[in-house]
Amino acid sequence: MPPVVIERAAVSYGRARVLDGIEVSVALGERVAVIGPSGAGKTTLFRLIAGLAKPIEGRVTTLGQDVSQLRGRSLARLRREVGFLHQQDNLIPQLRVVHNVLMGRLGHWWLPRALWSLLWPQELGRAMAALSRVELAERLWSLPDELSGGQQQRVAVARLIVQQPRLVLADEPVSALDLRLGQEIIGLLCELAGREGATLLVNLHTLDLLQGNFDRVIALRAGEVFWQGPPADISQHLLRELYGAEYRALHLDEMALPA
Ligand SMILES: Nc1ncnc2c1ncn2[C@@H]1O[C@H](COP(=O)(O)OP(=O)(O)OP(=O)(O)O)[C@@H](O)[C@H]1O
Repeated sequence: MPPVVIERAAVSYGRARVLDGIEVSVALGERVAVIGPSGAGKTTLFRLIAGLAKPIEGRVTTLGQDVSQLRGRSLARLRREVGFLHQQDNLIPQLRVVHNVLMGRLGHWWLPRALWSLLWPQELGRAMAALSRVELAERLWSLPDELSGGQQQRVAVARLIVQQPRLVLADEPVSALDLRLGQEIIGLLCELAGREGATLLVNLHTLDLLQGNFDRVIALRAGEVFWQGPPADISQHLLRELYGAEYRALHLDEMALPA
């Protein structure tokens, strides 16, 4: 079964319907970017897939589990198998890099081991290997505040590496970074997904990062799937229709795309 199957799902906050009639299926190992104007429902879609928002209509199946039915143990299992990356505040400021990385192991450990690890880091070799992959091995004992924004995101990717999730949901992971650092983080996420066979969904505002990184793009507008297809099929016409008033403000007309 595909890791994410959404069948005619709707979500509302109070009386406002923010997602409606969503039909999406994501294949194992697929790398998908979700795009669309502000307020289109991209973050809500991620919350739906993670079981943090419940559908009022339709069905959402994540890693084989109906998210509406998740309770207790099944919810804990899903949390362990889904890795999250946010725009910022991914790290706990009081904890050194090594402990932040090892937070990714918490779902795999019993509580005593997790507590002991705060004094005497468990599976240090695993943390070191993950930090080496993001080229931060020498920052094992730094505090998050001592790192740049891009380095902090790389530590958060190292935490995902040790977590070994089957599904990664990255919600605007590079919105606070410049294009070069953004490409670095997206490249690391794609590499992580490729190596571990994980499925990757990224909510992306920086459309320059679509080409070469993603298999498919899902475009949301006003709570509905407006378009989906490979990055190579995106045209200026599509972006103008999708983003409406935001099209010029986001300088999308400057992107080198077919008309
Ligand atoms: N907790 C909430 N309570 C009420 N309305 C909400 C809540 N969260 C989001 N919304 C509304 O739902 C709609 C979709 O929001 P969402 O954050 O999913 O959009 P988005 O596409 O991720 O936007 P952005 O790109 O600006 O982050 C918006 O109109 C938003 O105002």
